[in-house]
Amino acid sequence: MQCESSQDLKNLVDEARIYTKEGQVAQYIPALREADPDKLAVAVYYPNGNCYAAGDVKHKMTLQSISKVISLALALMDRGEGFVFDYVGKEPTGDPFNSVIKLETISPSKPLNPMINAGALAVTHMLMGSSVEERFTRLLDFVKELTDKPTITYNKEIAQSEFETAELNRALCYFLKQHGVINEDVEELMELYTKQCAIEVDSVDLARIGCVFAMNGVDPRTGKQIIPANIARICKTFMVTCGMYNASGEFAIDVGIPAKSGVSGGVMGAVPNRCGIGIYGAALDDKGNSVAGLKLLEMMSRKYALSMF
Ligand SMILES: NC(=O)CC[C@H](N)C(=O)O
Repeated sequence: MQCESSQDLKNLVDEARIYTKEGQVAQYIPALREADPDKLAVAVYYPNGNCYAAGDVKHKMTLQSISKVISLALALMDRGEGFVFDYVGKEPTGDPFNSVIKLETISPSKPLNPMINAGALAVTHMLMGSSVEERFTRLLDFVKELTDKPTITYNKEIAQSEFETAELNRALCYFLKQHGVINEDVEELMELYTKQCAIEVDSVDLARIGCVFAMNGVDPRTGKQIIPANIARICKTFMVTCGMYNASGEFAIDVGIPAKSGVSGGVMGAVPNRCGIGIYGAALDDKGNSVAGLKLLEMMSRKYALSMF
């Protein structure tokens, strides 16, 4: 069975909405504290262009950690698999997304995977272009292509707010620089990374990006191969093993689809060869995942038999 109406999704949103009360909006980026914890939205995007959505669908969110999948795809397209994985590993950590600990305890010091902040910073460092502006424009153009929406932009206030307060990410950068994983100016990398995290989308946009990954890199409207199939496959694999931070194992059992969350409360799902899913629910659990979003995905997985396993 598959979702065939927005009403179907609305029933699930109504049922999941009570769980927004169990979480808290992200506190450590000042501008994210303003988010409304009661909002909840879901969209499902099919490869034939059909899209169903319910809840606060027009509500915008910043990509935050969801951008890590997109920057990884672009870095792999820019640099190739061999280069990227010389600097970033392929293993889950079991630690929170912003943890420093493994950089110190593992030798040679190399971030364990591209979905934790240390790995994502190393990946953003690899994006090609002669300036921060050019590199960011390339990334933004890529998101515009994935969403098929030329008006996509970033939220300046949220980017600035994170840039001014991201001392832990700066610490990760200096660690990476000391160990030769990155070799650029830390402030420049932080500017690029915080703008990347602040790219703004709604749940339909997220579902469309998820759909491109689900369909092995092919654009649902034009049929164009936007991402090489092998790179889409690598990204989806990371989404399964590390996409929900240190809750990825539990999520694989309870939901069973490649997905990536962000501290804005977004979750992007890519159900292989079926559809993309976009969720927004700003109230987070203690690991930084959308509480009601996870419940909603669990319900959808059961109802539509989404689990890959
Ligand atoms: N988990 C997240 O969404 C983290 C993204 C956030 N911009 C950070 O680097 O801290």
